[in-house]
Amino acid sequence: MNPGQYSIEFCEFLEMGIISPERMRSVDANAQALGVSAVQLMESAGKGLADYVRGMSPGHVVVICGKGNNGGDGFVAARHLCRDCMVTVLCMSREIRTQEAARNLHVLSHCSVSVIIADTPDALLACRDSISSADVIVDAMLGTGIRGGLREPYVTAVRVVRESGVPVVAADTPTPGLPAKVFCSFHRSKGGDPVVIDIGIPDEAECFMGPGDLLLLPAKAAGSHKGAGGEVLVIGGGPYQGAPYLAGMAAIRAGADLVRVATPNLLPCPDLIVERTGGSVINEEDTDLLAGLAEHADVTVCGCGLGTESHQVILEIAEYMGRAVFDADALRQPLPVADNSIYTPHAGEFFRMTGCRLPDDAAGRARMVRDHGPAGVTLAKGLVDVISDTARVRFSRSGTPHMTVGGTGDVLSGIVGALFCRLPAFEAAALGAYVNGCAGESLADLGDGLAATDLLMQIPPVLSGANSGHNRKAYHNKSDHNEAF
Ligand SMILES: NC(=O)C1=CN([C@@H]2O[C@H](COP(=O)(O)OP(=O)(O)OC[C@H]3O[C@@H](n4cnc5c(N)ncnc54)[C@H](O)[C@@H]3O)[C@@H](O)[C@H]2O)[C@@H](O)CC1
Ligand SMILES: [K+]
Repeated sequence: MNPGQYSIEFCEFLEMGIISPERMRSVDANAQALGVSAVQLMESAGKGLADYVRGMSPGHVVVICGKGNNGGDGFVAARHLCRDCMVTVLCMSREIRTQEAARNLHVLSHCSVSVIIADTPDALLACRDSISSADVIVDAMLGTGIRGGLREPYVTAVRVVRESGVPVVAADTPTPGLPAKVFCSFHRSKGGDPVVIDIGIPDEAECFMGPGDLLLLPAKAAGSHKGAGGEVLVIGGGPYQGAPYLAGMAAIRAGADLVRVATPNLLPCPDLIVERTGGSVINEEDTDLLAGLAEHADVTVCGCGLGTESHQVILEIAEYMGRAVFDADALRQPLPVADNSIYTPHAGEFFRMTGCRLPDDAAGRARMVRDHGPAGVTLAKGLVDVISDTARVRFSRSGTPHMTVGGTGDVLSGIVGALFCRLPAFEAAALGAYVNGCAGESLADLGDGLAATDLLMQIPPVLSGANSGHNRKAYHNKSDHNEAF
């Protein structure tokens, strides 16, 4: 493998343009999981900021630092700038929230930087002269961690800076109310027309799913009513009786509150609500029952264990589905379409769905899935899973070769179904692929003896972040089970 080639291939899958604070947090965390520490990121951010400010040839710079990592960037910038000009740091809290920022504040006590604690409105008002005497003010008060309306002492700081008329350079994002002359956005634009500073986040932290992507999953709030995790309907079974059980239980383990399984089979499982259909396969007589259930569910997972005889029924009831995950036997022409569809084919099913053969290399597969996949979201399963909504592409390389055992695809569709209750389609599919793979990796000791049912109990710890890829060998070493990349 040619490492240069590898990264060039990624460029086309990077999402350019504005990045949301939530996505930025995920990407930061993925970079850290890949081994780029928070201190390294902060150093690059602060150094880039200082380089920009130095270009303005100031005699005196005032850096106003908040108590989070945005303030940390400001402390780093102050250290780099104090070689060239006079630097005053106004520190807006006695309690610095992160170790990285605290460490960078501590270093300043050894540097020729004057650090003033200005953690109250009065203390800030007392700094008015110092602020007005600056040639440049660096706003390192608040970045992507801002929540709600501005509180004191930030409100006073904004007023004092505005009154000074001194040009402001914002670190990452401007504090609301401050007319920043320039935004120095780290990694990507967060809005406006910024100077973008590269802080060394690897492309892989964005293109590949990682533990940071778990941060996107909204928590089921404490005391939330039954149903906050969503209601999933699984339609499947007939020829393959275990498949809907696996999908249903995976949905439960991935956080769904209620899972109904509509199946012709007897499923003696107290965790699932089983709606037994008549006959030995799902057939035309079940249409009304299934349409009613699909209309009522938050997400329908459809296709596992269905066999080839039920497709017409699936096509008819798809129009009653809001959000749906189509898997296995539902993946055939004509393709069922719900309001909001996720398709989870392996290479053979993708061919059956689209008539297109997926190439072996992941980049080629990604192009194929993006450009020739159906409307909606496709999760193409393979050594490296490819997820696309026909515009964006994400890769997931979690998993082990032992997961080729039967039933792991049913578990995946159940996980995706549960996540789809709480996330948009693209994010649910990508996170589902990642979580399923991590569950398998946590069972590496089982080797060739892995069974799909073993995955079920591994889903909760993966979702809670306890077992989601930090220091996992496969995450760091893509060639482990993916020579094709
Ligand atoms: N996480 C990372 O890996 C990196 C983060 N970086 C910087 O870190 C920033 C994000 O850091 P944080 O997540 O620590 O958050 P921030 O530093 O943006 O601010 C969070 C702090 O501000 C306070 N706060 C939030 N909303 C407020 C409001 N409305 N009024 C008054 N106070 C409020 C909170 O108490 C919290 O402690 C980014 O914008 C970027 O500048 C960079 O250092 C690069 C790496
Ligand atoms: K800022």
